[in-house]
Amino acid sequence: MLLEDVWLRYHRGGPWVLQGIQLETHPGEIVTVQGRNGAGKSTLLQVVAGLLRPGKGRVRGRPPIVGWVPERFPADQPFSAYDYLIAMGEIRGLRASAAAQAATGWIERLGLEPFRDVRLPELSKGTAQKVGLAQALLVPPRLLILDEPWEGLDAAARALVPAIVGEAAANGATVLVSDHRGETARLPGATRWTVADGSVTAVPADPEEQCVVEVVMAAGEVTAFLAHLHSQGVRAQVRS
Ligand SMILES: Nc1ncnc2c1ncn2[C@@H]1O[C@H](COP(=O)(O)OP(=O)(O)OP(=O)(O)O)[C@@H](O)[C@H]1O
Repeated sequence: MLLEDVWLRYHRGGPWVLQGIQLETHPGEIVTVQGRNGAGKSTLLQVVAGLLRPGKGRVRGRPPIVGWVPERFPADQPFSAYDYLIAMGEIRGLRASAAAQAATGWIERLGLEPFRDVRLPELSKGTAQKVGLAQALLVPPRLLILDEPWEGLDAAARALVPAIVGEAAANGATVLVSDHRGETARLPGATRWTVADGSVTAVPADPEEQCVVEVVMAAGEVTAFLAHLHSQGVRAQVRS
């Protein structure tokens, strides 16, 4: 996907929030979008998602299935969490049975079972955010855009975000994740876009970047697992 000389302002005569943005993304790429409050991260993500039209320039090659997780899930809708997800699945072209299966799968994975039949306006912000996350993933997206996905989530759900992002990218999706709190440090190996003063600076992923991964596993499997890691050139040691 290509952003070609993209300019955006909200009102005629207003300030240009994005000024001549030139960027490229590839299938399987994870991009973190950083910048201070009000820098234009959400604006950029909405342009990439196709929710805002550039005033000048264009976005080319946007993948057909876009999963969009807004910063604030619009929970003022008269559905239960389950019915909403079913309806969203059907809107995306799933048959009723496939929509029910996808909705149930994400409800379980995100720990939403107790809220399955609760109406959206009655959900806490964090729980509503989870429904917002689930709706974007009902049909595997080719472009997944998460605007501050950690906001309001509980610890268990926060820990799931990197796994969800990694799985989408491994399936060939381009994934964009915005962040103003440094949470994207949980996404090693990502391309970094920094938004400031209407411009975006892109820093490609550093293949030599080092990070520490914690793995919990059965004690009996540790020796073989370490041997495998060492054979792959990975430094690994046991800490108990
Ligand atoms: N709907 C809108 N109408 C007018 N101006 C807007 C609108 N949405 C955003 N802006 C302005 O555009 C600029 C960029 O806002 P944006 O929400 O994209 O920043 P952000 O980096 O995502 O900020 P945050 O981290 O607070 O979410 C800000 O000056 C903001 O006030």
